[in-house]
Amino acid sequence: MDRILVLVRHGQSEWNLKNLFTGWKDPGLTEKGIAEAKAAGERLKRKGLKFDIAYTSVLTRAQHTLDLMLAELGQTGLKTVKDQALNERDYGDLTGLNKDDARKKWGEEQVLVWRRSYDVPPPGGESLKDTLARALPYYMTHIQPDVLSGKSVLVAAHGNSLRSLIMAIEGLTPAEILKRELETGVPVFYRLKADSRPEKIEILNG
Ligand SMILES: O=C(O)[C@H](O)COP(=O)(O)O
Repeated sequence: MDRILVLVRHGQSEWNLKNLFTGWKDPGLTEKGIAEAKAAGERLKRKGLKFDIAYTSVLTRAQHTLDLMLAELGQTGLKTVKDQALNERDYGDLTGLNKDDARKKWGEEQVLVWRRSYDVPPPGGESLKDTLARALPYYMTHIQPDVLSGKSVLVAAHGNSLRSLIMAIEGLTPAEILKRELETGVPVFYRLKADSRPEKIEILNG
Protein backbone atom coordinates (compact mmCIF):
# COMPACT_ATOMS: atom_id res chain seq x y z
CA MET A 1 0.00 0.00 0.00
CA ASP A 2 1.28 3.46 -0.91
CA ARG A 3 1.18 6.05 1.84
CA ILE A 4 2.16 9.26 0.09
CA LEU A 5 2.36 12.68 1.74
CA VAL A 6 3.58 15.81 -0.05
CA LEU A 7 4.13 19.09 1.79
CA VAL A 8 4.53 22.32 -0.18
CA ARG A 9 5.28 25.80 1.11
CA HIS A 10 3.32 28.40 -0.88
CA GLY A 11 5.05 30.30 -3.70
CA GLN A 12 6.59 33.72 -3.10
CA SER A 13 4.04 36.16 -1.66
CA GLU A 14 3.91 39.96 -2.06
CA TRP A 15 5.19 40.26 1.51
CA ASN A 16 8.01 37.72 0.98
CA LEU A 17 9.09 39.95 -1.90
CA LYS A 18 8.96 43.06 0.30
CA ASN A 19 10.81 41.18 3.08
CA LEU A 20 8.03 41.75 5.63
CA PHE A 21 7.08 39.51 8.57
CA THR A 22 3.80 38.03 7.36
CA GLY A 23 2.37 35.47 9.77
CA TRP A 24 -1.44 35.56 9.68
CA LYS A 25 -1.65 38.48 7.23
CA ASP A 26 -3.04 37.52 3.88
CA PRO A 27 -1.04 38.89 0.93
CA GLY A 28 -1.38 37.23 -2.48
CA LEU A 29 1.27 35.51 -4.59
CA THR A 30 3.67 37.46 -6.81
CA GLU A 31 4.19 36.55 -10.47
CA LYS A 32 7.24 34.60 -9.32
CA GLY A 33 5.13 32.86 -6.67
CA ILE A 34 2.58 31.85 -9.30
CA ALA A 35 5.36 30.45 -11.50
CA GLU A 36 6.83 28.56 -8.51
CA ALA A 37 3.46 27.01 -7.70
CA LYS A 38 2.97 25.90 -11.31
CA ALA A 39 6.49 24.47 -11.38
CA ALA A 40 5.73 22.54 -8.17
CA GLY A 41 2.64 21.07 -9.84
CA GLU A 42 4.68 20.09 -12.89
CA ARG A 43 7.24 18.29 -10.71
CA LEU A 44 4.49 16.34 -8.97
CA LYS A 45 3.00 15.45 -12.34
CA ARG A 46 6.41 14.36 -13.69
CA LYS A 47 6.70 12.06 -10.70
CA GLY A 48 3.41 10.47 -11.76
CA LEU A 49 1.57 11.52 -8.61
CA LYS A 50 -2.22 11.73 -8.29
CA PHE A 51 -3.79 12.83 -5.04
CA ASP A 52 -6.89 11.65 -3.18
CA ILE A 53 -7.30 14.69 -0.94
CA ALA A 54 -5.63 18.03 -0.25
CA TYR A 55 -5.25 20.13 2.88
CA THR A 56 -4.43 23.81 3.13
CA SER A 57 -4.63 26.77 5.50
CA VAL A 58 -7.23 29.55 5.49
CA LEU A 59 -4.71 31.95 3.92
CA THR A 60 -4.90 32.98 0.25
CA ARG A 61 -1.25 32.34 -0.67
CA ALA A 62 -1.45 28.68 0.33
CA GLN A 63 -4.86 28.11 -1.27
CA HIS A 64 -3.79 29.77 -4.52
CA THR A 65 -0.61 27.67 -4.59
CA LEU A 66 -2.72 24.55 -4.13
CA ASP A 67 -5.12 25.54 -6.93
CA LEU A 68 -2.24 26.16 -9.32
CA MET A 69 -0.64 22.79 -8.50
CA LEU A 70 -3.96 20.98 -8.93
CA ALA A 71 -4.48 22.66 -12.30
CA GLU A 72 -1.06 21.39 -13.46
CA LEU A 73 -1.95 17.93 -12.18
CA GLY A 74 -5.30 17.97 -13.99
CA GLN A 75 -6.98 17.56 -10.60
CA THR A 76 -8.99 20.78 -10.30
CA GLY A 77 -11.93 20.11 -7.99
CA LEU A 78 -10.07 17.62 -5.77
CA LYS A 79 -11.59 17.38 -2.28
CA THR A 80 -9.80 20.09 -0.28
CA VAL A 81 -9.97 20.74 3.44
CA LYS A 82 -9.01 24.21 4.73
CA ASP A 83 -8.09 24.75 8.34
CA GLN A 84 -6.58 27.54 10.40
CA ALA A 85 -4.45 24.94 12.22
CA LEU A 86 -2.21 24.91 9.13
CA ASN A 87 -1.76 28.71 9.06
CA GLU A 88 1.67 30.31 9.24
CA ARG A 89 2.98 30.98 12.76
CA ASP A 90 1.49 34.20 14.14
CA TYR A 91 4.32 36.76 14.04
CA GLY A 92 2.59 38.95 16.66
CA ASP A 93 3.94 42.48 16.98
CA LEU A 94 6.52 41.83 14.25
CA THR A 95 3.79 41.38 11.62
CA GLY A 96 4.20 43.91 8.82
CA LEU A 97 7.70 45.01 9.87
CA ASN A 98 10.60 44.75 7.46
CA LYS A 99 12.99 41.96 8.51
CA ASP A 100 16.11 44.09 7.86
CA ASP A 101 14.65 47.02 9.84
CA ALA A 102 13.91 44.62 12.70
CA ARG A 103 17.56 43.44 12.66
CA LYS A 104 18.72 47.06 12.84
CA LYS A 105 16.37 47.78 15.74
CA TRP A 106 16.77 44.64 17.87
CA GLY A 107 20.02 43.13 16.53
CA GLU A 108 20.76 40.18 14.24
CA GLU A 109 20.85 37.65 17.06
CA GLN A 110 17.53 38.57 18.67
CA VAL A 111 15.72 38.50 15.35
CA LEU A 112 17.26 35.09 14.57
CA VAL A 113 16.04 33.81 17.94
CA TRP A 114 12.49 34.99 17.15
CA ARG A 115 12.61 33.48 13.67
CA ARG A 116 14.40 30.21 14.28
CA SER A 117 14.50 29.28 17.96
CA TYR A 118 12.19 26.46 19.00
CA ASP A 119 10.45 27.94 22.00
CA VAL A 120 11.05 31.71 22.12
CA PRO A 121 7.99 33.43 20.64
CA PRO A 122 8.22 36.78 18.88
CA PRO A 123 6.49 39.46 21.05
CA GLY A 124 2.74 38.71 21.05
CA GLY A 125 3.17 35.85 18.57
CA GLU A 126 3.79 32.10 18.33
CA SER A 127 7.06 30.19 18.73
CA LEU A 128 7.66 27.11 16.59
CA LYS A 129 6.64 25.09 19.67
CA ASP A 130 3.33 27.00 19.86
CA THR A 131 2.80 26.43 16.14
CA LEU A 132 3.49 22.72 16.58
CA ALA A 133 1.00 22.62 19.48
CA ARG A 134 -1.86 23.50 17.13
CA ALA A 135 -0.61 22.05 13.81
CA LEU A 136 0.42 18.61 15.11
CA PRO A 137 -2.95 17.64 16.69
CA TYR A 138 -4.58 18.56 13.39
CA TYR A 139 -2.04 16.46 11.47
CA MET A 140 -2.53 13.51 13.84
CA THR A 141 -6.34 13.55 13.67
CA HIS A 142 -6.89 14.46 10.01
CA ILE A 143 -3.89 14.20 7.70
CA GLN A 144 -1.96 11.23 9.08
CA PRO A 145 -5.02 8.92 9.25
CA ASP A 146 -5.70 9.65 5.57
CA VAL A 147 -2.11 8.85 4.60
CA LEU A 148 -2.01 5.66 6.70
CA SER A 149 -5.27 4.48 5.12
CA GLY A 150 -3.48 4.52 1.75
CA LYS A 151 -4.54 7.89 0.41
CA SER A 152 -2.09 10.19 -1.36
CA VAL A 153 -2.27 13.52 0.43
CA LEU A 154 -1.13 16.96 -0.75
CA VAL A 155 -0.65 19.74 1.82
CA ALA A 156 -0.09 23.38 0.79
CA ALA A 157 0.81 25.53 3.77
CA HIS A 158 3.56 27.74 5.21
CA GLY A 159 7.23 27.86 6.14
CA ASN A 160 6.78 27.46 9.87
CA SER A 161 3.58 25.41 10.07
CA LEU A 162 5.27 22.90 7.74
CA ARG A 163 8.59 23.04 9.62
CA SER A 164 6.72 22.10 12.78
CA LEU A 165 5.10 19.12 11.01
CA ILE A 166 8.41 18.09 9.44
CA MET A 167 9.96 18.07 12.91
CA ALA A 168 7.31 15.61 14.08
CA ILE A 169 7.22 13.45 10.92
CA GLU A 170 11.01 13.09 10.69
CA GLY A 171 11.53 12.95 14.46
CA LEU A 172 13.93 15.92 14.45
CA THR A 173 15.22 17.57 17.61
CA PRO A 174 14.72 21.32 18.22
CA ALA A 175 18.39 21.81 17.25
CA GLU A 176 17.89 19.92 13.98
CA ILE A 177 14.74 21.77 12.91
CA LEU A 178 16.43 25.16 13.42
CA LYS A 179 18.67 24.46 10.46
CA ARG A 180 15.89 23.20 8.21
CA GLU A 181 14.71 25.86 5.74
CA LEU A 182 11.81 25.39 3.35
CA GLU A 183 11.99 27.05 -0.03
CA THR A 184 8.84 28.50 -1.54
CA GLY A 185 7.18 26.14 -3.99
CA VAL A 186 9.51 23.18 -3.42
CA PRO A 187 7.58 19.98 -2.63
CA VAL A 188 8.77 17.66 0.13
CA PHE A 189 7.76 14.09 -0.77
CA TYR A 190 7.29 11.36 1.85
CA ARG A 191 6.42 7.71 1.61
CA LEU A 192 5.38 6.65 5.11
CA LYS A 193 5.63 3.23 6.71
CA ALA A 194 2.58 1.69 8.41
CA ASP A 195 4.00 2.91 11.74
CA SER A 196 3.80 6.51 10.38
CA ARG A 197 7.56 7.02 10.09
CA PRO A 198 9.02 8.03 6.72
CA GLU A 199 10.68 5.31 4.65
CA LYS A 200 11.46 7.74 1.83
CA ILE A 201 12.03 11.51 1.86
CA GLU A 202 12.70 13.46 -1.32
CA ILE A 203 13.00 17.21 -1.90
CA LEU A 204 11.56 17.86 -5.37
CA ASN A 205 13.64 20.89 -6.32
CA GLY A 206 14.49 20.16 -9.91
O1 LIG B 1 5.57 34.78 7.93
C1 LIG B 1 6.60 35.09 7.33
O2 LIG B 1 7.13 36.21 7.42
C2 LIG B 1 7.28 34.08 6.41
O3 LIG B 1 6.35 33.38 5.71
C3 LIG B 1 8.16 33.11 7.15
O4 LIG B 1 9.02 33.85 7.87
P1 LIG B 1 10.42 33.33 8.45
O5 LIG B 1 11.34 33.10 7.28
O6 LIG B 1 10.84 34.45 9.33
O7 LIG B 1 10.16 32.07 9.19
